[in-house]
Amino acid sequence: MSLALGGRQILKDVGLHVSRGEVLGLIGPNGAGKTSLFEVLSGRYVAQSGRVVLDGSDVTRQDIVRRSRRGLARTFQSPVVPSALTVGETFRAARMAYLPFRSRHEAEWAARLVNLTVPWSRPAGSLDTFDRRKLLLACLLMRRPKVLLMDEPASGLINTEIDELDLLLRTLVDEYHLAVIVIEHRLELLEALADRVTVLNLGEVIAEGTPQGVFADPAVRAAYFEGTG
Ligand SMILES: Nc1ncnc2c1ncn2[C@@H]1O[C@H](COP(=O)(O)OP(=O)(O)OP(=O)(O)O)[C@@H](O)[C@H]1O
Repeated sequence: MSLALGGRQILKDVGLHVSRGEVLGLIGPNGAGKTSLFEVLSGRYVAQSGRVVLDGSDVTRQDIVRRSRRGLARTFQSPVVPSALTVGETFRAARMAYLPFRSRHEAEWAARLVNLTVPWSRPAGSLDTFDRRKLLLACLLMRRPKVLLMDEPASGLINTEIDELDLLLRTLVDEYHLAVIVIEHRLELLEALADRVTVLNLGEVIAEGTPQGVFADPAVRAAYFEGTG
């Protein structure tokens, strides 16, 4: 797919796929186009060319809500929670956000899955970064998505939290057979987590393969360490 914004070419013939039961790491230096690619996949930006296929169906012309209903979920780098609501009220709002409504039981299941242990009476705005991420992720998981797009889920977390996050993502992939794409700009964080890695630089795919193979690639090292691409 290709994407132009404000007269600038942001993505050039970028192609990628992820299968159920697989974590695809999406890496690249600042401004490479990673977040823009998520916007195209989730339906906020419309690409000038190319198609988005979800679980065998062409969703290129479908909006964000229809893609969500078909099983696409997306998290943002900044975990913005509704600060006027408690954790329980946030879950309730997510359960009722669109049809089919979800039960309280499903919200409790999702909270357990992400190991969100805070009292539901706590204001969502009082949670730390990791608990906010868990809350938002649980709100998505209660709808049983097939594909999960995560924009820098490890940013702002300490090492033990990153280990817990990795375990959770592997559980979602290995036991619940989600397809997960994770944006991360620190190469080393994807080594343990990702099955495959795609590297973007200046809007183009410059490498793809196993984490080890990609990290050894001279073009990737040049893009990262010399900033030349
Ligand atoms: N709405 C927009 N209009 C014009 N240009 C945009 C828009 N959104 C993003 N860009 C530009 O597109 C390029 C890619 O940005 P994007 O945020 O997708 O990169 P990224 O790889 O996610 O970077 P980072 O790691 O810094 O988040 C940047 O040069 C950015 O300035």
